[in-house]
Amino acid sequence: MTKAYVALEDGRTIEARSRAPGRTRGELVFTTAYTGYEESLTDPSYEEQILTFSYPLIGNYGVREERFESDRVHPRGVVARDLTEDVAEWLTAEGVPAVDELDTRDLVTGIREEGAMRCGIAAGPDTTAADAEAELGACKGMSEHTDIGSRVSIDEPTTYNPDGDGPRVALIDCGAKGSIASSLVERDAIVEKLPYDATVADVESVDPDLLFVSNGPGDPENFQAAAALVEEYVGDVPLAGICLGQQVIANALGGETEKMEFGHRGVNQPVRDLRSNQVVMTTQNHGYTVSEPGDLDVTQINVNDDTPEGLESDELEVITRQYHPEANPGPHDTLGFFDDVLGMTTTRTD
Ligand SMILES: NC(=O)CC[C@H](N)C(=O)O
Repeated sequence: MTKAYVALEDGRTIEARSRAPGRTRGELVFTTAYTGYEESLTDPSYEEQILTFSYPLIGNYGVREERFESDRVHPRGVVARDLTEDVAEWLTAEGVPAVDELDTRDLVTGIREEGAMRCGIAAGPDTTAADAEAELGACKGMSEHTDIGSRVSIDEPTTYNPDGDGPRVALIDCGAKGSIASSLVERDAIVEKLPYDATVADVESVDPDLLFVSNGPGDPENFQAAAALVEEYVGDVPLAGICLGQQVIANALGGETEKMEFGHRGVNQPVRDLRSNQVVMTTQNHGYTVSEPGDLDVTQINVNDDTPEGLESDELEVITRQYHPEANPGPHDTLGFFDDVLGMTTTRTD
């Protein structure tokens, strides 16, 4: 067995088994998702994080590219009780260090008590506990990654479904999961994906019927260009956002965001709609939350901790969700969000 070491901000260094070699560091978080490891590992919102799976066996149905949410693995490291050979090979090929054969229940309990923490990992031949501790020492806090958008966004604008009959959507790519564009295209929208730092001139050039801010990693305060677009277009063009998108839109419209203790990551997070009282199950992955909704109304809340899961304004034509309505991985209860946001636009006639 090749050894690995996991050094934690709480002072512990834990021994584990190396499943993909290398040294790495990041914010240690956990997901309770029991399926969907391919979707989670390719979700750009995990950039700069080390992902622990609380479910003990990860990889039992192989690795298939058609389930990927982007073209690479985004967490900087992976921790599980038992990682299959398929996943170990995939992560090795991707150069993302991974470890297993450690007590993940204890690790997750620690994160629940202490909050998401900095972590360093050293895995593979010739690595030592001191290597993991050196990685931990060099680990930055999440909000210090001020350039995180540049690492997950596209460089050049890309159009999906150019011949569609539906509304034209400017999707600001702050690290968008692939299923967001495909959920819009399935409804025949034309999707103009623009980089995270797109300017008003860039948006003008696609003349959208809807401005959509995607999910993405890190602190929403580090996405000022997207916030500036929201300020510019609010009231003129309908606005939609998912996850980081909700946070950026709230911040731009007089609201505030804050870091949560350990966040919401999983596929069975219950959300209550305050108007219908209906509870739906949702896919989630976030570590920040909207603490003040600004000009928007809170229309949905998390049943576990009452944090805002949906913000809306009929007057300003804004609909946002903190969870992932595109539902990969996870339940399809909330796919109707895409119909609702496209419904805010008038069908293009030109
Ligand atoms: N999935 C996301 O968009 C995550 C949003 C943000 N980075 C957070 O952690 O809260």
